[in-house]
Amino acid sequence: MTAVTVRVPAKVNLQLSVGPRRDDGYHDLVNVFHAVSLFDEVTASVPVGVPPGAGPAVVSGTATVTVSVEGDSAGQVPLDGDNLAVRAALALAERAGRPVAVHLAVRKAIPVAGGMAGGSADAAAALVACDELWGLRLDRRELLDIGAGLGSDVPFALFGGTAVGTGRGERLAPVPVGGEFHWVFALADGGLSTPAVYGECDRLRESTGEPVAWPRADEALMAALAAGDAKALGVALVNDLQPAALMLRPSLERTLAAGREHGALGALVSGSGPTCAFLAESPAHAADLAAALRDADVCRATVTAHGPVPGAEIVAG
Ligand SMILES: C[C@@](CO)(OP(=O)(O)O)[C@H](O)COP(=O)(O)OP(=O)(O)OC[C@H]1O[C@@H](n2ccc(N)nc2=O)[C@H](O)[C@@H]1O
Ligand SMILES: Nc1ncnc2c1ncn2[C@@H]1O[C@H](COP(=O)(O)OP(=O)(O)O)[C@@H](O)[C@H]1O
Repeated sequence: MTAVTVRVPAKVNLQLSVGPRRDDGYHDLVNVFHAVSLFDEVTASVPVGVPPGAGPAVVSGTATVTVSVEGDSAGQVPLDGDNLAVRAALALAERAGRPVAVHLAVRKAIPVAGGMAGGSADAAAALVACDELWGLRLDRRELLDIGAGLGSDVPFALFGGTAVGTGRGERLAPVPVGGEFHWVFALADGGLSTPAVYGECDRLRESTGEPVAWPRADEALMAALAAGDAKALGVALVNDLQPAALMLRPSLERTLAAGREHGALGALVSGSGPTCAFLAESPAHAADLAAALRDADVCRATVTAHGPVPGAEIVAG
């Protein structure tokens, strides 16, 4: 085999409850992840010459990795050792026990720095693709462990579906879901830095002086998911990072308000933002809502999607 292609979904956080800041700088979370049908694709291949569009070769030990990126906001994605897909391939190469060389071709549809975990998705896809290309056949548990070392959101991109993440968000348990949900995502110009949004959340909390509660899974949200009840889910959606994201990007207030005015069942910032997520009643309602958001001129672009969908999976090779 000379090439393997993996498709990997974006996520939206249905509940993002943020506990106190830990000594290591992270926050303990209850993070209810939901994988949606907005996908990046990563093809891992044995390089022949210099692949078109590739960044500089990143060499570590006996592994050599290059990456190229095309698609939505590709210019904002690093092409060196900072690329999360490259870091994933290098981490996996340590398990190969022989010299390996790989080119990663990333096709992005997930907005960059958008709060939809696109970088984490590409890392997960690179793990699955290189595992297959190099014939390692690590079990899922090992891939999840390597993923957790790369970033808090990487294990979920492997896991997919709907799941609750505790700890940093990396310890996952599946959540039962009784139906399909329809979403509109309003994409923003530019991104927001995840550490900056957590930092702003800490600052806002310190300014109130109130103790920060230990995060707990929301029972109404879990019941809504189990029943496949979109109306109840819309009411239960919650994101503790939203006030911080709105402080850093006040224009998102208008985006959220426009979605609510046009009948969204629920509206919230996706993770650390700035993408805004709107829950719709049906695919037709999602299409109408997306058109209304574009007419209101409150976002760069809209995408409709459904969830839950599976995590990173091989589509060719
Ligand atoms: C906020 C969330 C919600 O799912 O994702 P995004 O919306 O950015 O995609 C995640 O918590 C982001 O996860 P991820 O982007 O993987 O973060 P990491 O690389 O592990 O950490 C980046 C930085 O975010 C902060 N961080 C992350 C996770 C966590 N539980 N507490 C934190 O305080 C820390 O400042 C850390 O240095
Ligand atoms: N493969 C990748 N795709 C997107 N961003 C990447 C990737 N690798 C590294 N990054 C860096 O990670 C940052 C966060 O990107 P991303 O994961 O898309 O956002 P978020 O953390 O908001 O979900 C980007 O600003 C970019 O510099």
